[in-house]
Amino acid sequence: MKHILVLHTGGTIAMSENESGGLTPGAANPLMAFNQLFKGKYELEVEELFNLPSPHMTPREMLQLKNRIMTAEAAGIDGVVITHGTDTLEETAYFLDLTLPAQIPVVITGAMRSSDEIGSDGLYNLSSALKTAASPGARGKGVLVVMNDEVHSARFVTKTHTTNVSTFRTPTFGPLGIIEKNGAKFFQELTNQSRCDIDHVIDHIYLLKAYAGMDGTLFDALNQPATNGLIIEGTGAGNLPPQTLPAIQKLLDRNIPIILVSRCFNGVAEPVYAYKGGGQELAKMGLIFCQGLNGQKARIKLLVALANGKSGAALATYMRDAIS
Ligand SMILES: NC(=O)C[C@H](N)C(=O)O
Repeated sequence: MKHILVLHTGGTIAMSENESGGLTPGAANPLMAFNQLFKGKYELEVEELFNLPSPHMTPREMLQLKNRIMTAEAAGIDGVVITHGTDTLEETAYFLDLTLPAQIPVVITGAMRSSDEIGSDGLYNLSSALKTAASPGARGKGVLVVMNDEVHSARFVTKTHTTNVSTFRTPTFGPLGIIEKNGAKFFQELTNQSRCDIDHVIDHIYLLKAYAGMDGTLFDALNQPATNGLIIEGTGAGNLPPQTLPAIQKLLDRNIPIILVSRCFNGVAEPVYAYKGGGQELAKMGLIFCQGLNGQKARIKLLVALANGKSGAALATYMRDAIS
């Protein structure tokens, strides 16, 4: 029987409705009442690491999770399941995917409906995540996100709907597999990604989204001694309104790494256009194009790169290379 560590961290999966109909975390995680359901299928070790709504998660808690998983793997656990709020689930999943050297399956799940709501998806998703963590095919695939009968890689999965249970999707590339009655079935594989170990996290890495008519105001506001890095979600293939360029140049002059991704839901950013503010000029200025990641994931990757001590050409190569 597989020995699986379940780490609860909070989110809607651990919440119930209060008297006025609002969703809140309670003193006890409602999933704890169902541990005996899995008796005879898996040997479970269950811990409530946090009980946080996921907008309260920070890279510090992500690092704590990573350290707990590494200790568990060293102690011989077969797989790990994490329950998490869905709002920032993709960030925690990608943080762990980048930093964990683990070969054991690490599977993250959550719920869109609280434990006491009609059609609650929490217990079902937990059961699917356990099936996946116990599947031999899940080994060595990096961190996996399991929700609504699909298995996604942490690298590209994103929350796409505010309420629908099929909210987690992998734009451009699609899911890695599906949940069947008896386990997870994989039908495609991502190219390998090197792991990058860190023992601390970095603050003051910002994320801005470009829009028609954007000027330098927000970039000027980030021109501060504490700023460590910036991600910009550019338009289309990776372009910016020309009025932003002087303020961006001031940040580059201070050696602040600036990473460019696309604000488009599908596709990758690449320096195609040669007009003012077009991708070719941005690349020449020194903005680093990051392929395939959305803004919030590129931010996690920059944080990991800087915490690992990367700078200059090594940082640029690491940030550019999201796919291989
Ligand atoms: N479905 C959820 O879990 C959403 C909730 N706001 C959270 O992320 O904690």
